[in-house]
Amino acid sequence: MATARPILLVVACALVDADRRVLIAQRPEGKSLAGLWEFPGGKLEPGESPEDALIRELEEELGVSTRTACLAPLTFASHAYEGFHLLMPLYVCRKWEGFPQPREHAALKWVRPQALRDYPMPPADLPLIAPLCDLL
Ligand SMILES: Nc1nc2c([nH]c(=O)n2[C@@H]2O[C@H](COP(=O)(O)OP(=O)(O)OP(=O)(O)O)[C@@H](O)[C@H]2O)c(=O)[nH]1
Repeated sequence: MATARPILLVVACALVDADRRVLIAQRPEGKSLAGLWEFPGGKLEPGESPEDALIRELEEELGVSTRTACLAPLTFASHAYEGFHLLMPLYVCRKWEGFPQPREHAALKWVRPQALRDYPMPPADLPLIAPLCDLL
């Protein structure tokens, strides 16, 4: 049977540093899922490719610049929220310019993949942890 929920496409990125730690970002007060730790990213703007949207979001949210060749698709999240069904490709990026700053988040943290479960994340993100642990 068809679902009434519209699909929402959101692109997200795991920045990975030289110590194989992953950058997570805490959603700020006033937003849905406030206080939870997520991967930087966001919705596509009209006409954008997923990679272009992610490059823009990384610049807006963290002040770092990267390019399509540095974005490797890893896995995706598919999760039914109350008003929409989230489809969220997760890319891995190991090469960027700039030092990540929390421009739109409450805080940033570099975390070993095995420690991601210690940080409360949106329910859609939980299945993403195992592929990250396998990769890193
Ligand atoms: N960027 C990002 N979004 C995520 C993750 N996990 C997850 O469920 N989401 C959901 O995907 C949507 C991302 O939207 P967004 O980043 O463009 O905008 P937003 O936070 O202002 O969303 P909002 O309008 O629901 O508050 C939100 O509904 C958010 O809850 C994640 O790891 N990273």
